[in-house]
Amino acid sequence: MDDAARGKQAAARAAVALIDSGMRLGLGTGSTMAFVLDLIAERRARETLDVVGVPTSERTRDHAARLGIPLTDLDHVDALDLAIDGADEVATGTLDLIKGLGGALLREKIVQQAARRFVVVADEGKVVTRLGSHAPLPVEVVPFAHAATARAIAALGIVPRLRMDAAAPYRTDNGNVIYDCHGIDAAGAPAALQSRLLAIAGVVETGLFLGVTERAIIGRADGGSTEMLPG
Ligand SMILES: O=C(CO)[C@H](O)[C@H](O)COP(=O)(O)O
Repeated sequence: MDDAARGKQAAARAAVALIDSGMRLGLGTGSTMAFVLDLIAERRARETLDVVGVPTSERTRDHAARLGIPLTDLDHVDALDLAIDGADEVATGTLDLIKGLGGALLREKIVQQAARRFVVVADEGKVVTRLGSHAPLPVEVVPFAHAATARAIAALGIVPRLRMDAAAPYRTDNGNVIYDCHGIDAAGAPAALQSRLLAIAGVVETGLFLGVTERAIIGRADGGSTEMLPG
């Protein structure tokens, strides 16, 4: 296991300790969340941990189902007690996020919005002082006329690149495409960029998660973790 993976596992361990029996959980997507799922299953094998999860992707649904974690969806529960998810960038101070390099940003945001508490798990390499420093911003776009939508995105002064899967455009679980947008660190305040992107008709959602993180658990390669609170 490399340093980043050890950090992810450490963050996952601390997050899973926040789970109480009876909780309805949002289950994010990605390699850090894979550790969370494994550790939930480990706890369920050792103790009574009566939880039900809403997965944010088909990938997470498959993994959780293989582990025997009970699952439901937001048509069957009205609110979630706690959602746990990874991130591609975590901004110090605000704990604003870029998410979606794993392609699940739309369902992740729907699940986050249904949750009373939203906790982020990440390794140290994800912490930045300015969003967009390392990662592009994924923007989910409807397939119809997506090149025209990309031109409207580019007019905001950022550089959208269509995400590919071999020779074809990558498709999300919702059948949409993703434009990974570069240069957002120079495009002004994230909240203003979010509003301008969402005002474009073909844009479904962006990977900006602003002002929603209760805490970020940052795992270190030495197996420990640090909790960051907003402010
Ligand atoms: O937003 C995501 C998926 O859409 C993931 O949470 C994000 O990409 C982090 O993934 P990982 O834990 O593999 O670094």
